[in-house]
Amino acid sequence: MPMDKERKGTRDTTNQQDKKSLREQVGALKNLPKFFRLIWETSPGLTIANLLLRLVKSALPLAMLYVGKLIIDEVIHLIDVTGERNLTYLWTLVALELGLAVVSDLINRGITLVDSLLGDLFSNRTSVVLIEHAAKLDLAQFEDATFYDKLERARRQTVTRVVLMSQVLSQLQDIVTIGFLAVGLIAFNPWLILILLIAVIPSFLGETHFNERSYSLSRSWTPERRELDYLRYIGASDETAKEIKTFNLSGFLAKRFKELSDKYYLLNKNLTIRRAVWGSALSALGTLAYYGAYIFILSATVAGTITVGSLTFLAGSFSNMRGLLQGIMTRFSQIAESALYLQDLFDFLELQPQIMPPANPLPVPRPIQQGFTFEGVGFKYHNSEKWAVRHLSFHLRAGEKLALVGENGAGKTTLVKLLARLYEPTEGRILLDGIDLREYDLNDLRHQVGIIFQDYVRFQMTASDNIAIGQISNIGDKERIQGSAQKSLADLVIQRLPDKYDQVLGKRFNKGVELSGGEWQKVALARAYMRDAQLLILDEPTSALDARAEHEVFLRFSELIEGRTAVLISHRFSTVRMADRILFLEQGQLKELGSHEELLAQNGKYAELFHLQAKGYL
Ligand SMILES: Nc1ncnc2c1ncn2[C@@H]1O[C@H](COP(=O)(O)OP(=O)(O)OP(=O)(O)O)[C@@H](O)[C@H]1O
Repeated sequence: MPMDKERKGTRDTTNQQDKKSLREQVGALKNLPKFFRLIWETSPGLTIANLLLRLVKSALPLAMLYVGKLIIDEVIHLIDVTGERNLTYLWTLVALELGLAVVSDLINRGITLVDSLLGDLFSNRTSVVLIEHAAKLDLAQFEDATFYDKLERARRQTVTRVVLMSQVLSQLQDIVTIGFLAVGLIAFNPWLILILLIAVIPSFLGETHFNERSYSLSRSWTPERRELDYLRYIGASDETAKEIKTFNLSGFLAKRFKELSDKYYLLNKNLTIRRAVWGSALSALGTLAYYGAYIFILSATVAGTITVGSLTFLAGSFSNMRGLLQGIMTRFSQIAESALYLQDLFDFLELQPQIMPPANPLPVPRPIQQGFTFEGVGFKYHNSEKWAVRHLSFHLRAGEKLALVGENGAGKTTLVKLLARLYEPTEGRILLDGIDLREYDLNDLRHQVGIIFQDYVRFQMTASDNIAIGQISNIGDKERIQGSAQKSLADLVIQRLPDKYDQVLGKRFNKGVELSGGEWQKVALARAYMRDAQLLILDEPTSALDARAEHEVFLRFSELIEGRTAVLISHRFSTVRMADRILFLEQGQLKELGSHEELLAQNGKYAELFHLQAKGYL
């Protein structure tokens, strides 16, 4: 099956990359300072509170063990006392131990609270950073599958990396606790520490190995995971439900999902089982070492070298330290693994757009004097060898209404995307008033060019928001929004909705009302009127409108944008002929250019298609 081959191919290459990057994985720990900077920027106050609480907490186990030792020694001392016993010291110690236990409990709760508050804020903040960064990138980057993989991995980080924060902080806390406990153990016998390390290290190495394997697996499966997410989405979504039902696709989708997810499950299962088996064997070693040390301490107590209180203190310290060390080692490899994933987030954040504003950007002329000139413009999509458009040379005069005509795939949408500088020409250049488009301020240019695409987005928001999207800074300007809706005929549609302009559109949310295709189009068209753009581009904006509505929309459009430049893409010749000039594209090349009458007189391709449509054949 070609698709399977392709999928396998992708995974093999990714696997090789993963093996190559083993050293990178250790190096990934260098991401932690950057990560902590992000946390710090999220909330300095909560970060400090978190660190302080953890610092206090790390001293508590030693203090509690030590007070415990004093209590036992005092009890043994009191047993030996004959005559009247003074219990004040004992009760003071018990009260102290109780106080420490209460404080420890409170601090634990405090840490959990601060962790979860900070975690929520962090996750919100990284989501915002991600949205903002994605907005800076080029359209072409979004059309690239490897970019999507990066984005998908980065997106996962915003939620899951919250755990990393508590892990690293707990790690620091445990290291300090161990430091405290180690002082006690070393004072008794430094060899105990060595036994401890020998017991824990094999388990640590095991963990590291398996973490690296599971990271490689999960990374190499990113494309498949994306496919799984996609299948899950199309299998159960409001947008696809009707086709899934009529074509009876659920079985097909479920089978495809199951096949792919089963493969991943099996690979993952093998790894998980091996990890569990090795993990148990290696931690049994730790238990052995613990009992070895325990016997050593017991013998010293029996021999009278240390008191019974010291016995409990040391045994407690040892057992605590073993738990902590094991925790630290396991967590260390988890942290290293998380830091690897973090690399994906930072990689994504480091992606730079290729379309950059120049060092000294020019403002777009107001008004545009001469218009736009294409000089031998050609464009290839990055993932394609084929020229989508080529050898385009023409002048779009200021104030002119130009219609683009051509068969499907002729390059009309590509041409307007180049005009709006969503893509950079692969060859040739586009001039605005005689100066290369690249010299202009990108934001200003985007501001002065309003495009309504054929695949415009149906935002599941209120009617008012859906229109304001054309000029989001005017979201509060009700008059402007309603004025735009009147111009595009959307007002009539909106007036019939229960909540009028506050009506949520679409079915995704409660109380949302779905519109028909043509009604949606009128709403989207209103976005064009929200802007004071000097160049308006409408890419098949009326394909879903009925004939009368389309005619009216265009008559209005010509009147309402009088004096501004416009480019219209349409397959309906009744609309096209209203333009000042018509540019006929064929397979990415300019074939004919002139007014409707001129092109008819030429009796070329345009004339042929026009007559066909007039006869009702197209
Ligand atoms: N994102 C893309 N990546 C790769 N190739 C693309 C992409 N978008 C379009 N193409 C290719 O570029 C060519 C021109 O496409 P374009 O969308 O500009 O045509 P169009 O004239 O607008 O077509 P239609 O009338 O169907 O909307 C087509 O051959 C298409 O396959």
